[in-house]
Amino acid sequence: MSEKPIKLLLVEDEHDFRETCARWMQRKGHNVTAVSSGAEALGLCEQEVFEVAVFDMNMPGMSGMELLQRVHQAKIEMEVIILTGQGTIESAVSAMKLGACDYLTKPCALGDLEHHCQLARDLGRLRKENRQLKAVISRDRPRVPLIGKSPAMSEVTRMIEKIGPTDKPVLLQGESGTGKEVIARSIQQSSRLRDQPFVTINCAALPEQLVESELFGHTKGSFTGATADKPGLFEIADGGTLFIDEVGELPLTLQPKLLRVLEDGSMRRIGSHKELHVNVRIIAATNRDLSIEVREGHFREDLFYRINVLSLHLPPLRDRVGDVDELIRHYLTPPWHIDDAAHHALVQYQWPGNVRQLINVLQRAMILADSNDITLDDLPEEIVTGFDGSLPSPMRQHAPVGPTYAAPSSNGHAPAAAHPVSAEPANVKLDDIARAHVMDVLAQENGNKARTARRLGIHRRKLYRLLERFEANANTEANAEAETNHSEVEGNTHFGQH
Ligand SMILES: Nc1ncnc2c1ncn2[C@@H]1O[C@H](COP(=O)(O)OP(=O)(O)OP(=O)(O)O)[C@@H](O)[C@H]1O
Repeated sequence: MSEKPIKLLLVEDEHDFRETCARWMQRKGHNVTAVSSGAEALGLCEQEVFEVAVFDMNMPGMSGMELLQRVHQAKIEMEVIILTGQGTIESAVSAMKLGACDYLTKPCALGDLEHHCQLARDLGRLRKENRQLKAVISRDRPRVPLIGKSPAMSEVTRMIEKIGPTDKPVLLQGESGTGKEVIARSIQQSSRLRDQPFVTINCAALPEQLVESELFGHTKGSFTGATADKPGLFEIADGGTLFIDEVGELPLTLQPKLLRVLEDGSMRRIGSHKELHVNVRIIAATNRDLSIEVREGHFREDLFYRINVLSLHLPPLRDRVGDVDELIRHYLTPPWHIDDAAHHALVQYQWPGNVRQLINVLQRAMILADSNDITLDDLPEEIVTGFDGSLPSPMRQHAPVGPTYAAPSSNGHAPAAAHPVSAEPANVKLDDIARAHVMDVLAQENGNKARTARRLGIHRRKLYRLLERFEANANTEANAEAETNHSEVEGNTHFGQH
């Protein structure tokens, strides 16, 4: 059990008992506030956060049970222990139904009271952790391995190892699609907060008021549509990491609030006077030059210095020698092949949309390819147009010979040899994404194949071929699954007979 002091609220009308309990718990090192009525307790709960509260059941005015109800209605988060001189099973059951976590009868030994308060505090922490995990799981994306061994990316990896363990705020700068979120997750993974929540928000994707309520939370009725109290992402990320994407888009009016949390961890929900304290590591990202934003008055200078304690600049993909090749190998796994000409066109391209654009181009090519071989025909025009047709010399020597020879493509580019890609397993099956995308557009077009083909930018014949391929693959998978089930059933029967 943890030995940390408990932030405790004691509500007891009997003066002597209240004072004895409070003194005893304080001597044990706990942080105790003792009051004599439910009304006082409710007022305090509006201002302060308590981990555990002990309510006497029988008090003049508001009883302990009524106070429990009011606390519950106001959605005040704390663990409540009910204390009574006339303990009956019925009252214990009603107290638990109203949300009390424990029930003690008077007289009770002070040591017991402390023990029960500690259990309640631990339970509260577990509940909070559970809420945080749920929030994180629902927002979490599958972890993406960091691909790229170019000198530029090796330097980034070296910096992640240095920056990760410090717990200091980090500012990630780089063009869109360079992998700022992937890097933020890698930093979190290399920090001591790796098992704590990783929560993300994209400031550019939300209107101003929503950004504020997402980040700081709100109380019921604080604005139209605020139908219940809601914790903000800072509370959800408490003890962990908050990734603020597109921080340059954070409205000027909200910037002082962010600065305050960064300075001393204090914040308030919208519509609340209650001061909360959080301990959150901030990783912010931007594709703007924030120093220019500061000069132009769009971003506060003091906030810029606060979030820019450690900064990391992510190089664009065109400056990462060898990374395009490695990304292709990672995302295109057998049975997929890419021929040398298409491969080289991808390597030569400048990638204004960086890694995100490359992944999209590969996904598109897999939809368009007639077979499992990707050729120049399957690449977008801007990539093919810019390609000078030259192959690196080893490829030029080998392209026209042997069983991998492919006829010159219809657009007159260099002959292409099938270029087997690495057998390294990828986490993402691009063919599944392609199938899902085509089926999605088909459903949106109510099964109309002509319109679907037009929206996909492919010929109708091509769409028919794709659908046939998906169906054939699905049948193969279904057969394989049926076989597995069949043998499992057989296995079970066999097992049952013994
Ligand atoms: N080094 C990398 N290895 C593997 N995948 C990567 C890498 N960098 C980026 N990606 C992938 O590229 C896509 C874009 O990455 P991410 O969202 O992290 O970029 P970003 O810089 O945050 O973009 P934006 O500024 O538009 O928010 C994602 O699908 C991500 O998984």
